[in-house]
Parts: sequence; C-alpha cells; structure tokens
Amino acid sequence: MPSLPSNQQRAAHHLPHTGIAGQSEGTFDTANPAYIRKYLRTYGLTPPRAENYETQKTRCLAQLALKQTPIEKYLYLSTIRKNNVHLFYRLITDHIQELTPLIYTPVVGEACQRWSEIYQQPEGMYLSYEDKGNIAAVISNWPQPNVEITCITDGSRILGLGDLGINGMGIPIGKLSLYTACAGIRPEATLPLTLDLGTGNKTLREDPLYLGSRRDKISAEEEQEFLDELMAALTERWPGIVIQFEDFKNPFPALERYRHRYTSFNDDIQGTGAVILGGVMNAVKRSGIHPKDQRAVFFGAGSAGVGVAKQIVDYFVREGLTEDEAKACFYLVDTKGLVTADRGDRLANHKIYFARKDNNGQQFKTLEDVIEHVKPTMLMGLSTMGGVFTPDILKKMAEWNEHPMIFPLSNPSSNSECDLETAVTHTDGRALFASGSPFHPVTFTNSAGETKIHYGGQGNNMYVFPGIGLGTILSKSVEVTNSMIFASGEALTHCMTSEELDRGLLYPDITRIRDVSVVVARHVIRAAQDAKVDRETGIHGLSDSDLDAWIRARMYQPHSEVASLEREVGALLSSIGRPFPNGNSYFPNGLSDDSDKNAKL
Ligand SMILES: O=C([O-])CC(=O)C(=O)O
Ligand SMILES: [Mg+2]
Repeated sequence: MPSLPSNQQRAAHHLPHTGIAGQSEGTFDTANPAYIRKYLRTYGLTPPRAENYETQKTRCLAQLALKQTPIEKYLYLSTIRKNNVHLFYRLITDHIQELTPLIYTPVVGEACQRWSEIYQQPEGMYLSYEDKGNIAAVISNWPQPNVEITCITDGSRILGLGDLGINGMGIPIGKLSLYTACAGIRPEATLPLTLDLGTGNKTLREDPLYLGSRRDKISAEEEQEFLDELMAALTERWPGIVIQFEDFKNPFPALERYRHRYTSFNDDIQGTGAVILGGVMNAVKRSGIHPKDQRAVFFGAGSAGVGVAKQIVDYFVREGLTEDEAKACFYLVDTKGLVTADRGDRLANHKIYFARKDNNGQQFKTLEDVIEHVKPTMLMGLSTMGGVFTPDILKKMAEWNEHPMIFPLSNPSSNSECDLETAVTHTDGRALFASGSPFHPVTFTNSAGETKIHYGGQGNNMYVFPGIGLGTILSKSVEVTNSMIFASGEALTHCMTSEELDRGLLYPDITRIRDVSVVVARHVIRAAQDAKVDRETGIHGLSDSDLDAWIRARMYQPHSEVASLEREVGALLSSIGRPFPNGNSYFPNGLSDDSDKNAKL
C-alpha cells in the first residue's frame, strides 16, 4: 500500500507545506541569491531576479495600498506570511504601528466574524471534539518538529464579539504572529490551535459556509476531559511547550487546573491584568494620588475585569496596603449593577472576592448610579459595550479629579467604552487614557487655550504576552507563576523613556516593542529564577545588560534570514571541501551523493 510521504520527505522536496508562518521557511524568498536557490532546488521556481529587501518592501506596500478594505489587506498580509514568511516579518517589524492593526486587533475581529466566508488557505491546526481519544495522533500531523509555544482558543468568546466557534482561528494566528514580530520567537516554533468543541452561535451553525461542526457547545465536563487529553498530548510531543489559553468564555477552570501542572497561562486574565497593571502603575504615579486614596470602578466583571483588578490589588499591597484595604478600592459593575454580597442573585465564583459588603443594603443598578455613589479616580471598561463612557460621565470624572484615569479596554475599537477624542474633549485634555484597541492621536485645545497632541496608550496585552512567552521559553520554566506575570507588567514601568513620559504616554511607543519585549522577558526570567521554576541555570549570575544581550542573541531576526541561510550553505559546502557554487551549476545539493561528484560547482 502506498504510504504518505513523511515530513522529512516533504521537506526534502521543498513542497510548500500546509500550515502557519514559517512552514515555507524562506524557501521561495525572492531575496535568495541564485546559488541558494540552486542549493534549495528552488532555482527556476521564482522569478530570476534576486532582489534586496527594500525592493520587496516597496512592492508589498504598493500592493497593500491597492487593497480597498481592511479585510482585503488582512488577506493580502496572510498570503505573504504563508508564501514568504521572513518578508512578512520584516514588513511587520519595520511597520509595527501601521500593520499591527491589520493583522491583530481591530481588523482580526472582523476577519474572525467572517472567517468561514473569507477562508482561503490552511494556517494553524484545528482539533475537533470527534478527535477525542486520538488527539496525539492528530497533533502528530503538524509538520514542524520543534514547537515551543501554542495559543489555543475554543472560539467561545472572541475579543468582545462573542461566540464565533472555529471562526476564532484568526486570534491564535494573530497572537502568535505577534510573538514572532514583537519577541522574536521563531515562526516555525509557533502553533495556532483552534478547538472545534461546538458553538452556541445558532447563526453560525445554520450558515452553510461555516467551517466548523454543527454541534451545540459541549458541556464543561466534556471540555475538561478533552483539554486534559490535549494538554498531555501537546507536552508529550513537545516537552516544555508554553501553552497560552485565549478567548475562552469561561477561562477560570482551565487556568486553575493546569497552571501548576503545565507551563501555561491565560492571556485574557493574566496578560490583560499585567498590561493594565503596568499602565495603572504609570498613571497612579502621574496622578499623584496614593493607592490608599484610589477608587476604581470596573465596568465589566468578566475574566479580564477580575484579572485586572486582582493584579492591581497585588500592586497596592506592595505599596503598603493590607489586602482588605486594597480590595476595598475596587467597585465591580456588571449588567445588574454594583456587585454586592446582598444583591440577591447568585454571583459567579470569580466575582465573590470583590463583592461589596459596605453598601448598607442599598443597590446601585446602573453605571451612572455607581459612579455618582463612588466618585471614582479610575474608570476601567471591560464591558464590550461601545460608548458607555458617555460625555456626561467623563465630565464628572474631570470634575472630581485633576487627572482622571480613563481606561476603555474592550476590543475591537467598535466595542471601546469611549474613544480617545471623546475622552480628551470631555475632560479638558486632562485624562490619563489607555484603550484596548488603537486610536489615532488627537489634537486638542483646552480651556486655557493650550493646544496639544494627545496620544492614547494602547493597554493591550500585546505589550506583555510576547515577552512572557519569550522569557518562559528561554528560562525553560516548568510553570508560569503569578510572580512572573506580575513582573511582566511591572517591567513596563521600567521601559519608559523620558521623551515618552514627556509626551504623557502610559505605555512605551509601540515602535520600540522588540526592545520592550526584551525587558519584559528579562523581568519574567528573573521572577522565574526567584520562584525556582526555571531550568536554564546557566544564566543565573548574568547582569541585566548581559542577560539582555543573551536574550537578544536568541531572538529571530527576520532581516538576517538570507544571511544566515548563506552562512549555513557556505558551512555545509566548505565542510565537504567544496567552494560556493557558481552560476553554471544547477543542482548542487547532492552533498553526500557521489553521483554528482563530477558536477561543476
Ligand atoms: O486580542 C486582543 O486585542 C486583546 C485580547 O486578548 C482580547 O480582547 O481578548
Ligand atoms: Mg483575548
């Protein structure tokens, strides 16, 4: 019986694999010089001219500009990632500010909503509930041998867009692209994984184009059994793999169950918590108000809201408050109003910690009521309800505070509780602002006649998760501890340049994200060492600058890929005593094959 080709055989034939970024490993890069093409046996399969990167980039940006809609741009960039992975990452790292919104939030949100409609090519891996019992076998189909990190979603809560089933695949692909672009994790070491565990979204189930199963969402018990098998299968094939959970509707059980057993974390609870922590630390310093006098209203008490609030509690405790004092600074608001212990409904487990007991039997049903009652210093939006931070609310915040902290964190932009312009305008330009999705800078003249450009911080977990992943991989940690997560957020306060502080930024300039990720990774590694969960012991004594250099040396540099291929081929050829091939030779890659020993190289 004919057997399927092995992965090595496929690689040997240089067939473009199905899969994510990195699968083609630059094989068809038009920057490869002729002799590399001959070595790879791709000579003749790409147009003759070997170009430099600047030329490639000019062509790509011109083609991108021709695309009319964000989705067309998204698809165009996905195709480049698939066909010429190093070029894709060169473009993204050089144009991080302009291109990230196209491959990540907000455009990835629309891509997920329309995934089954716009689907063109395989990327990432899909596992179905039907695969239970055979998950390891399915995983063995992934063609890359050395995966170091995976991002997993079941699509049940994609951004603030709800249950999108397997259409959520855009999220693991987008997140892992940022692991590579922002923290230099090699593209072929990343595995985007989407679980088809059914969907509660009836419209999708009835859509003939929908590419997932038609079953209703499986039960929590069934999901746990499935995840147990998955976690074991992933770590069996790739021991030490970092597993990031993303956009699960109820992410708490998996986080609690696996956090000490596997090298895993949840980006929505922990990553978002850490990144907001970093912004809040900077904002609290700027506001001049001591933590004990802070009053934070959180609109939205889901996984992200509670994750964020808990991280800030830790910070306040480090600033000298008792846990009870710190907890008392927080007022969580959900669809039923202020979360209180005596509200009369059964509170979800994760809300109980923050339920207020000092409300004297009084209930506050709307955000406006709560705000009037609390007079907060800090307003956090994790509600996915676009525009709920109304001009009225913002004006009040500006009345009560010299520098009100306004953090509309819901994604994508359409779900943002307010935009930058509204926040700046209605606080007379005094707001300390950070949002989950990006906004363009706003020029505003305040009541004193001063005109200033206001830059909104993007309090998006992309500032930390790439560095958390990098630090965890490099330190070979067996666990992602809370202290490592905390360290990632705190690291952001050590990254600000004086110029960024002068511009009123709460987060570093996004164009410096690769430098930021190095600092985040360093703090994560140090925290792993303190917690004794690391296994890379050779780096224990390094100074900060030596550790940074060590980290940098291990980061994927998309710009130097052709050069490293040249080095690799050169070393191979010289190891067998052959010079570089010249222009007259064609297929000089039979390096151990005597049959071509007369070939003119
Ligand atoms: O993906 C993003 O932009 C941030 C995030 O994790 C979410 O909103 O779920
Ligand atoms: Mg998320």
